[in-house]
Amino acid sequence: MPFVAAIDQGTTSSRCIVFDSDSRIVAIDQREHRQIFPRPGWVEHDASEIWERVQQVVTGALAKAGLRPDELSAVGITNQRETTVLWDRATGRPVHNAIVWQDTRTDVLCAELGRHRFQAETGLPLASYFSGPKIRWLLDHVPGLRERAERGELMFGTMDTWLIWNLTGGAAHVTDVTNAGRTSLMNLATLGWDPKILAALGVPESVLPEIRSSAEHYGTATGVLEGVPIAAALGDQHAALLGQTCFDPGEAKSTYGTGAFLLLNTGKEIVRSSHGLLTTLGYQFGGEPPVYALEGSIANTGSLTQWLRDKMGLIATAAEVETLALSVEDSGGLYFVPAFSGLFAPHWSPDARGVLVGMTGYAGKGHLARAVLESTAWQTREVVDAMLLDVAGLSAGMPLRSLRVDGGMTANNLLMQTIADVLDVPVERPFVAETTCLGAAHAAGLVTGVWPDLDALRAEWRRAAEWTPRMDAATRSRHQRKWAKAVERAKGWLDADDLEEEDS
Ligand SMILES: Nc1ncnc2c1ncn2[C@@H]1O[C@H](COP(=O)(O)OP(=O)(O)O)[C@@H](O)[C@H]1O
Ligand SMILES: O=P(O)(O)OC[C@H](O)CO
Repeated sequence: MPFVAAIDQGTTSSRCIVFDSDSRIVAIDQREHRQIFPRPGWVEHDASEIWERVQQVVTGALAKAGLRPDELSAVGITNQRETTVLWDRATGRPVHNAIVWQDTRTDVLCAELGRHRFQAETGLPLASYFSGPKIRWLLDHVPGLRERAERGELMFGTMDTWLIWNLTGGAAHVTDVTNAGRTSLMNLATLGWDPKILAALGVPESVLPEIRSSAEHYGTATGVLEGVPIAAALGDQHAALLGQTCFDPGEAKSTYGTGAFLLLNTGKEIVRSSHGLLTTLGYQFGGEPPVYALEGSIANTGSLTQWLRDKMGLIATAAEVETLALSVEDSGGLYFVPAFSGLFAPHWSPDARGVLVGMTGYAGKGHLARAVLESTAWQTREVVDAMLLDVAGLSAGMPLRSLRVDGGMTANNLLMQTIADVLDVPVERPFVAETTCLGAAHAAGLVTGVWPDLDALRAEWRRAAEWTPRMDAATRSRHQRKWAKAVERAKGWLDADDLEEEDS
């Protein structure tokens, strides 16, 4: 029986899953890496540590599966997107910590360049979230880097590129369209680096990888995966779209990990959002035309559970957030807007910061836990509302008769019920909740012939759990009004001098 491995290099951890040809999980191994917070608003990772963890989880998963690398048909890579690594071409060593997607240090730069300047080309507002401004920051602020880049000594990559380069022993410097589309440097229509944007941002083309499709042969692995074809690369949200088998226009999924990301397949059409969503690549298989998507990105969801655990000390494990929230009946009038990295979709307010409102002496830690979980549901609602407005009248049609969900937070029943209540549609979780890895494995397995076509994959999607709405309309609109008021209180918190301090 052929096996396929997927490596998911996420924001908080890396995992490797081995699937069999019936898409069943044979083995899984996972390891966390450090979150480095050098200043308020800054978030970094050590790319060498991540490469170590990836090798460990690959070795771990193969050992648990009792398989040798030569028994794998292929490996697919999926990854946290936008996080930016620069490394030395000769030594292969990173020249700085990776700047993580949540990091806000480039806000001032983006405002100076103009937030909507390249939106027509890239489908994205210019925001600190994306890789291009992060590259520019590194070249401007780390002594000697710009000169080294101009001399062709440096390489840039998001995590897909960094891993493929390391897995191939430095043979392949490539990325795929879904990852390249998140740099703010790629033109959505041509699928190539846009020279005008490179010039405006001051990014030399010599540092950039070659842009390829999401499913093709990029190279053969050495080391821990000796001899295995690397046959897929996708940003994690795009892989989850595949793993949830959202192959048709109008199909949507939402993934709840560190952040939450709702993607709607819009088919071959590039749909421009007028309501604060991103236009992004869904995926591209080999030489076929690309499939596009609309995305609602929410910066902080699961990260809040970690914050309650690691910074506030209110819980000892992630699962305990649900127990704590269930110790009370409701949030006691509390609303928590987690604008830790400003607010992403649909607001794109870099000057917002987190607020907790509605405090009285009655409020306790159970109420806080509940308000924190509810913030994920309300942020989802905002994104869904924006999406409905964007697609009204389009062939993609009405996106939401139900919402397919996945990611670490879907273990939380209270949260899933709250999302169903707040959206007023059923929420469905598939049998294989590891849809990100599944999507990457499927894309790789399509290339090497483990699965014949998309219909074979679609037939394998099975619902494991469903939550149906239970909240009455009046209660929902009362909470929605309060949530909207709370969001307004989070916006505009930072002043110009605060932003400049973060940038320097
Ligand atoms: N039961 C739970 N309730 C709420 N949050 C959870 C729960 N279990 C895990 N999480 C959160 O989900 C995230 C992990 O999900 P995962 O999909 O692995 O994320 P990522 O791919 O972003 O690293 C962490 O931020 C963790 O705090
Ligand atoms: O690692 P995740 O699952 O939090 O996903 C991160 C996103 O890709 C950021 O855009």
